[in-house]
Amino acid sequence: MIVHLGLGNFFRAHQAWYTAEAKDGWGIAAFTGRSAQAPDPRYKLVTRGPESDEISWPDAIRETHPGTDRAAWERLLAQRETAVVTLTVTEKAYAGEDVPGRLVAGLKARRDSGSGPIAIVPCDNLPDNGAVTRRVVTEAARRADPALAGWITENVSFVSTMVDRITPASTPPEVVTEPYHEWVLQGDFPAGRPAWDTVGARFVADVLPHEQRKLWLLNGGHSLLAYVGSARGLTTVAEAVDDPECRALLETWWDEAAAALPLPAGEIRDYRAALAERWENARIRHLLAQIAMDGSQKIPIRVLPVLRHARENGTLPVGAIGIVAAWRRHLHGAGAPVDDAGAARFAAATTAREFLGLLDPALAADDDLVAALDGEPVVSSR
Ligand SMILES: NC(=O)c1ccc[n+]([C@@H]2O[C@H](COP(=O)([O-])OP(=O)(O)OC[C@H]3O[C@@H](n4cnc5c(N)ncnc54)[C@H](O)[C@@H]3O)[C@@H](O)[C@H]2O)c1
Ligand SMILES: O=P(O)(O)OC[C@@H](O)[C@@H](O)[C@H](O)[C@H](O)CO
Repeated sequence: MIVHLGLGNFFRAHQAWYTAEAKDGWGIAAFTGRSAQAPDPRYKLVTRGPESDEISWPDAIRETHPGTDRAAWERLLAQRETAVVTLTVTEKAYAGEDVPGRLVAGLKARRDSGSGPIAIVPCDNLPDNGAVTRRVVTEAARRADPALAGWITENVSFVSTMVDRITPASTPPEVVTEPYHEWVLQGDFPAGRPAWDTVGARFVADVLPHEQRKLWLLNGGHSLLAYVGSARGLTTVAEAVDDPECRALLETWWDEAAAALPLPAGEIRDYRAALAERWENARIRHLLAQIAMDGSQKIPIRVLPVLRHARENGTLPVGAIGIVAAWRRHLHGAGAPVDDAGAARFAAATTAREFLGLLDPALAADDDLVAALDGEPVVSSR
């Protein structure tokens, strides 16, 4: 049995789909992140290719629970049959107290029941998400019960993952996703796991280069299209990738990201080509406004590593600076509406140096970078 937290569309199209396709008897008990209503476990998955749709009804979700049902959460984590906990709770949840607190309560129930080791598998777009989860859970446990923190260190495997399948928001019970899917995992499953590898998941010793490839080229590219494209009056990823100004900046950004990636050039070239093709699928209506949300959580992860790499090598990366500048203009009203609980302090920064200082003091001390951000032209409207 798997227990999942954060019953959203991506989970339905990715982890629940892999588990159903593995066809080896594993089922999922899924909890909503915040909603007090447990949705129907059944859903229709529409796999939307550039020409046609394929319909399926993945059946791995056996039961659903409201996230407010803490008794069911603790009961399920305490059961020996529960071997894996997966998470899709958005990036910002790892910086809060609620999700770590719920995991600590569930792990306490497991320790007290004597059901033994377990794997926790975060599936959000964060680099080294297993290590991040280990840190926030262990710190929360230490505050509540130091002995529990020790038990977690001994008994809980935090798996790091790269997850990929573009799944825009849609109306339940229909989930629309793309044909492409990728899952790369690093870590142990001490109580077993589904045979996800039989459906294409890859288990590797080092997930980092896969995460960087996906986070920088795909998610960084997405953020570029979201801020630059929406400021140019565009609504979807397919429209933005087809827009010459967005596309030119995207190719520049991809060159900068490629220079920082520890991967063979051919692999990066193939991934870029596949990515452009995925985004050009106009039958997938992925809204730029959805991607623009929570920039304060996403920009530091998706863009800054490439920016730092370029500065360490003495170059001024026009693509990375262009994304930061477009996000800054977004915070001042350009394009998609701002939906980001962490935005206020960035919006209040009056100078480029102050703005960069909120991202990273070292960047704010870089005079050439400050001047470049100051000199960024306002995005031209079409
Ligand atoms: N949609 C995609 O294409 C995609 C692809 C790869 C990874 N992801 C990852 O999956 C996450 C969810 O994407 P989605 O499309 O399923 O979104 P969604 O809005 O359909 O689902 C998000 C889920 O997270 C829960 N959640 C949100 N904030 C939370 C919080 N503070 N605490 C606990 N739970 C919280 C929600 O209740 C909901 O269950 C993304 O943030 C991203 O990290 C999404
Ligand atoms: O889901 P988010 O909010 O982290 O980011 C928005 C998109 O960049 C993202 O959902 C991608 O579509 C996804 O990561 C593709 O696998």
